[in-house]
Amino acid sequence: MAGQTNKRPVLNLPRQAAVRILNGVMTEHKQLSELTQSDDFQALAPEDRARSQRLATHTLRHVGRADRALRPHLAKLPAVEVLNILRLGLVEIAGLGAPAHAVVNDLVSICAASNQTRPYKGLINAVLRKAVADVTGKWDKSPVQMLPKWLRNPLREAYGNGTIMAIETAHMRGAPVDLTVTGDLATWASTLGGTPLANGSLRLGEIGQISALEGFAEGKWWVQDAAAAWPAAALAVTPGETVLDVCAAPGGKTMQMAAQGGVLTALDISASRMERVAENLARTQLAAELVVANILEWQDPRQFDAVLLDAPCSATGTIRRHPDLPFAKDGTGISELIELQTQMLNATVGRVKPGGKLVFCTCSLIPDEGEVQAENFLRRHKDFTVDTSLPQGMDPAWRTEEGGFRLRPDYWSELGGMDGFYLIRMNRRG
Ligand SMILES: C[S@@+](CC[C@H](N)C(=O)[O-])C[C@H]1O[C@@H](n2cnc3c(N)ncnc32)[C@H](O)[C@@H]1O
Repeated sequence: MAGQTNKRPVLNLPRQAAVRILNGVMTEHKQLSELTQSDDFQALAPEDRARSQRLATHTLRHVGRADRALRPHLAKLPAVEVLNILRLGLVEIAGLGAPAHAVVNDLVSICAASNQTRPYKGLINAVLRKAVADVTGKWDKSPVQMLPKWLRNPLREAYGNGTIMAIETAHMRGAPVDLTVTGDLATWASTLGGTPLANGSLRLGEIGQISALEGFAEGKWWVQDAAAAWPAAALAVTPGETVLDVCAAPGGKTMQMAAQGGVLTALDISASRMERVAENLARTQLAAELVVANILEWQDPRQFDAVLLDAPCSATGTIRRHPDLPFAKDGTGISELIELQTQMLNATVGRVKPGGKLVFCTCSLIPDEGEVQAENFLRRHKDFTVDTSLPQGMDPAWRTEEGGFRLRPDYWSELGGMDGFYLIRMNRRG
């Protein structure tokens, strides 16, 4: 109508998208990596996407704290979509120091924009203001967020209470960016301003856009957590050795072993993920034969000097980077993964030449996907023995009973931690 102004408020797009991500994780049990591929999310400007992802990630790391602060102000728990708006607001204001007035007003508008949450806009306003007043100055002293029972119970049994709390603290802190560099570590440390780590990785401090950093376009380094860089280092490939990388995509370990001079065959079941390996190899100007196949059915008769099996697993070692995982998953499917890992080990064993070497690893914290799997393998395959050498920078205290290494997120805490991983190197008798 002429003269009428549109009074609808302009919503903060990153905040609105962050609320949608939280809803997708908590109600549809989708992972952040999937939700951020949606058309809606991809339509945002790159800086809005980055901001939204940061907000959602930070909220997921602090849901426990937020819920503790909100509970006294809620007579009964509202629908999760409403709760997520409250959680995000509290984390942004109390945890990230955003101005309360602007955030509350905007979240009230976001609440009003959906039919489902519209009736609760008054509640958002009132509860957020009270909860923020309660936690101001006390947020960092609030207890750390606990893992959900499906994961906490088996981990507590494996590691004990104190360790679980240390792991949970590490999860809340998030993860720095680590690089694997192909040239001189000290030179890259001064060029990019990072800290060289004992295993040869480079840890970066504050970074903007990764792809804008010096050396990215030329493929001089790639992003890889320090813990994830140890399995290939443990395989200790020497120039000219033939190497089979089973479960290779997206190719972090393939690149490492190709850079060491190995003659690489990279195998993965997923054609689309294998495209990422090809892109990564092209950028880093490294070479590997790429095979898209199921290792359980691969008919190729070749044997290799060195074989690495980085088997699919619960990925519970990567929660620092993927705080959505404890909410998106519920523990179902882990026994199937354990069975698949056993089958993969059995399918891989014959690929190792007599006198050759094998590394098995998973990015899991659950011993059934690591220590137990390796122990059973060594019992089944008497022609394999544990390699007793210590990979560069590895702490001997991390050696496990059966001869592998248990890496945990609470290790190197003064440096910013590491992902959880299990790895073992074994040698086949000649
Ligand atoms: C943990 S990821 C591998 C990460 C990779 N090694 C790296 O360092 O970048 C596990 C991979 O196993 C692959 N995979 C799952 N089942 C497989 C199978 N039966 N045969 C071959 N690859 C499989 C998945 O497609 C996935 O890419």
